[in-house]
Amino acid sequence: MKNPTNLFKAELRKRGHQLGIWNTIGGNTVPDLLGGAGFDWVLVDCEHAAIDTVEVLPALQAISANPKVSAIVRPADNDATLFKRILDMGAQTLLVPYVQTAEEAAQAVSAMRYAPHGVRGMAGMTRATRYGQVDDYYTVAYDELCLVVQVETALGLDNLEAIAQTEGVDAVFIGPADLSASLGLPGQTSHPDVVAAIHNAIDRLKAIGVPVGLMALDPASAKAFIARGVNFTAVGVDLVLLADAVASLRRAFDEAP
Ligand SMILES: O=C(O)C(=O)C[C@H](O)[C@@H](O)CO
Repeated sequence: MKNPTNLFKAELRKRGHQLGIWNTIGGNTVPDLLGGAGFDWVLVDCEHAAIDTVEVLPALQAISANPKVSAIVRPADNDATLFKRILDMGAQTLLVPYVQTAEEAAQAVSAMRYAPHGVRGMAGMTRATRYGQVDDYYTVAYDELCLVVQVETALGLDNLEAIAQTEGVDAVFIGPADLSASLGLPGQTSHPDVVAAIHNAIDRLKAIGVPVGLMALDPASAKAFIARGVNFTAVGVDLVLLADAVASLRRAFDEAP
């Protein structure tokens, strides 16, 4: 069989916009729900969520029940061992946190590629090869892999063009929360200085033709960022949505009957 097409990467190349949602609740039920909710992509977060690498497999299986929805996985770190496990499970797009230099970006690229082009370890009986059925997997695998690096510090912004233009980097994702902390405004993601830094990053990435992604949980801000040219936007986080719904339900019973 043919190696499955990476729809997220194909859409990135067209420079359209893809709407996404963040999965931070482990197991396969929530990824299944999110995959059927009408978003273009669902990100499984192993960096900050209580989701271990081994739990990525059922999450990917659940999301793939909706073939038009792309799964993205954020490993806990820029670590070749984590990459090879997640790629072997069939993830085709990785979002790599906390990339601050072109050298770190090149390290991530290398972990996506088999030797002699990189350091991805080889295994045959994996979901990535559809258990040995994908034709020539080892030679075609990389064509359908997509590497997004996350820039979320002042140093990363200083090195933005060098990171984004590292051969093998497909897109850059700006992390507003860490960026706010790095700029001395922890948690103030809508502070004018943080927004200005994000705008500056978007404009610089557009100027060099590199797709850019962002998390923006307020719909009005998300729409404004999309209008500015962001190519993929995470507009929700499962646990945040659940917490908001729970608080709202509880508040409804504070009111007089
Ligand atoms: O810095 C950021 O912003 C991000 O990396 C996204 C956060 O990690 C996300 O987990 C917030 O829920």
